[in-house]
Amino acid sequence: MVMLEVKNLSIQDTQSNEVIVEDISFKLERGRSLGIVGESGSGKSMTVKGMLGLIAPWITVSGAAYFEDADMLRMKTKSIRDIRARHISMILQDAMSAFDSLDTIGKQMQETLCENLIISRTEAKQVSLRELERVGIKEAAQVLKKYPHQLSGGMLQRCMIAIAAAVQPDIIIADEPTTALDAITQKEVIATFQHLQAQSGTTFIFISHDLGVIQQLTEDVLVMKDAKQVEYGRTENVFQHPQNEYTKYLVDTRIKLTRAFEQSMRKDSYHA
Ligand SMILES: Nc1ncnc2c1ncn2[C@@H]1O[C@H](COP(=O)(O)OP(=O)(O)OP(=O)(O)O)[C@@H](O)[C@H]1O
Repeated sequence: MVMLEVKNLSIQDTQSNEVIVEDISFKLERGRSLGIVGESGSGKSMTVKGMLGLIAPWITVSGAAYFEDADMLRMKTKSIRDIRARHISMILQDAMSAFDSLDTIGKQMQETLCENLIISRTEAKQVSLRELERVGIKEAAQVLKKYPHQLSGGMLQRCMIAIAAAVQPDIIIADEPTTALDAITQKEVIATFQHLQAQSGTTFIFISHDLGVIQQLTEDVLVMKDAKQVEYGRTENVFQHPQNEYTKYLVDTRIKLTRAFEQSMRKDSYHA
């Protein structure tokens, strides 16, 4: 069943006349994961923000974005807010700035869950504990008492994933979920997403400039360059047989980087 269908989505800044996104189309079936990949500024984040109405008033969005059968671009403010609160959760790029530094993680999780799930504070605390455990946090009760600056980037990112998953949305969108993390923590966060994918059957959109992340987490991929989609298809096919010059460049660069990394590891082990 198709959960989300975006048709000819275009986004323009009416103040500068800049075309931010041009003619993007994709379909996402329930339980599948889509990757949106491309260089910084290519329009990846704005594609999903435009679809969810998270844009400034001077930005115009045209085309259609159907969630189930309803076009989100033509919804009233209350309905699109309801979609964002219950059906499509977004995990933002920078976990640290997404939390308020003056409140504990527990208080912030409880507030979000009380508001979005319409449950009591006691229930929200139970859900918070359960969800933190579900994303692999063992000392969940301790983590709830901490302030954001007392936790590592990886831990905060997992708290964000836990909040997004707690609402049990139909779709989770994760915008550059591993970019701010070191390599080891990136691996852990990817494993957390893989666990959630296997366990919950949630539909995901992962936005990343990192092909490795997209390869590990998605079945379908949309490649963007300069506001346009240059390639779209099964992740395996796109990366094994890229048709577009830009996708070929991305894949080649990744292969070269991986080889250079492997060589440097071999050198290190030789010297050790
Ligand atoms: N709030 C905004 N208002 C107006 N223009 C914006 C806004 N946010 C981004 N843009 C413009 O839209 C274009 C695409 O930005 P977007 O954030 O979607 O890129 P991206 O591919 O997600 O890259 P990054 O990973 O660096 O965020 C950029 O040229 C930027 O100038």
